[in-house]
Amino acid sequence: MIISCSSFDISFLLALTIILVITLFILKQKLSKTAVSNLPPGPRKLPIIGNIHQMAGDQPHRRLTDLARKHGSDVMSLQLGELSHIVISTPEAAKLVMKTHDVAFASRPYLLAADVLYYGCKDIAFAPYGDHWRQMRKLCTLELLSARRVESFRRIREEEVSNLVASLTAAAGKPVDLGRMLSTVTSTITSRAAFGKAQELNDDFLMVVDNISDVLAGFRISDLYPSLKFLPSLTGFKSKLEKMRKASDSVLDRIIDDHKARRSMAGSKGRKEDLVDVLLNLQENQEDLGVPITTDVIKAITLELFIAGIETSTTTLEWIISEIMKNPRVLQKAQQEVRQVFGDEYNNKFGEAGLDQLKYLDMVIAESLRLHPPVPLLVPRENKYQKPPAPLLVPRENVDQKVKLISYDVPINTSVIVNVWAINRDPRYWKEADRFIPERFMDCSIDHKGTDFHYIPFGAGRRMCPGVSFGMVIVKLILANLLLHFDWTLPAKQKNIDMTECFGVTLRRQHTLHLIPVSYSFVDFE
Ligand code: HEM
Repeated sequence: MIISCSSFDISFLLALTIILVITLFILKQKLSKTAVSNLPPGPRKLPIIGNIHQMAGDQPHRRLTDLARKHGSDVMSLQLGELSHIVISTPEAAKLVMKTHDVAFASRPYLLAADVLYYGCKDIAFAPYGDHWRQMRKLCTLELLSARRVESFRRIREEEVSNLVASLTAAAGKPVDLGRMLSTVTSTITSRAAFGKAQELNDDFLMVVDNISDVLAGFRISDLYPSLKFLPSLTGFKSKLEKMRKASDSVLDRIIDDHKARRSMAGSKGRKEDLVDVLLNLQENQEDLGVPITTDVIKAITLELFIAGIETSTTTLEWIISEIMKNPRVLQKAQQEVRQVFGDEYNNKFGEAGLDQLKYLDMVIAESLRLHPPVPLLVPRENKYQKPPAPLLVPRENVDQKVKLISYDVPINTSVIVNVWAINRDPRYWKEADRFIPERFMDCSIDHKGTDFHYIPFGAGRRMCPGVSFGMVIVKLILANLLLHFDWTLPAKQKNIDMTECFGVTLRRQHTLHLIPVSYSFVDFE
């Protein structure tokens, strides 16, 4: 075989090799730097916990918790690539970041993936603190995820949960992949609420969405070395992102076109609105809005709410079921409550009426969220003083103000990671902190509003999760139905439930959750 190679090919290959060698050399130099050199002058230096190599474990939330407890530190410094971070590990320090200095830490660090996939960060979660974020967050609270809107999706939830019960009934007596079934039901509910019953939401689109959540889950090497601007192109990451955006974009365009066509048809009035409709309404009547709602904004927001709702709710459900399977006393008590409340209303068995009466179930959910917060290291917040601030974002008198946490000066160019996992298990606030004891929430005022800083599974402050009510009603309705209609056993060869965690988009179970549903007969229940 003859291989022909032109002089152009050779010089191209040579150039590529030289660029690669230089890149590797620069990276090596940067990686070998410790965090020490970047520490700011200040009254007290932050305890340094290391650099990117030390974070590279698969359980960073546990590793960071161990380090904080070992050094007795509520605030630690961490160098990831070129970026300085601080890690917050106690409720007191979290309160300072998310309440006392909430405005200062209200932005998010730049993430290339969010920039490309969300049309220049036109979403909510990755939008920098500013006019766009403020307006969209307000619309999210008042329009998209308000109590009234969440209630308007009730029929969707009840229908889909009833389908889940039917599938489980058909499979009763045999092991089922419950994790996969939960993921399907939460994604169907969320997609119907966001996009309506769209034909385009096929498996290909769901795979793109999966990949999108993956790349949004954390920093890539190129995010950690922003000065090496050529890295995303050189590693092929940018073109990968662009391909993903093209794929999601064409589906979202078709969904929006379909909605517009349907809205212009006679008789469309009275049709139940989904989130795309709500955003199109706002777009049509946006005279009062400061920042225009473009089609890109509609696509970014609906895609984000779709993605945000699925992983978090599925993960929450998987952990609750794992914990109650490990604690038969809790399982029995929760089941008894659900059957007492819903047993009489057999005809309304899939409905949400009655959910409010399930007080013990609330405690079970709260306790599981304490031990297994789906987002254990809060989406990093950015010290907004790190760049020359735009005058609009910063109250003038604060421009030169440094942020002081406890007795540490937090330097400019610092991102803050809040270790929710450590905080929710702080032994100073929680007796037998690692044990699953739902009763600890009995007669206690702690809620999911982020007001008690030793319990923050949904975050707190300005950037707190706006999807709490939507997520919680999905979780509670599904859980109540699983307990109402079925008893649950482990597959024959399985002795117990493995609780190993897997750190990814959310903190999920490492192993799939296989269980056997046994249909429950209401006639026998007294
Ligand atoms: C059990 C379910 C859920 C949990 C545990 C959860 C948790 C969280 C957490 C911890 C944050 C970061 C808060 C912070 O930085 O202080 C967050 C942000 C967010 N969540 Fe959720 N979430 C859940 C469900 C949902 C749902 C159902 C939606 C929407 C459909 C949603 C939409 C969002 C959005 C848009 C943000 C970004 C807020 C911002 O940056 O202003 N979440 N969530």
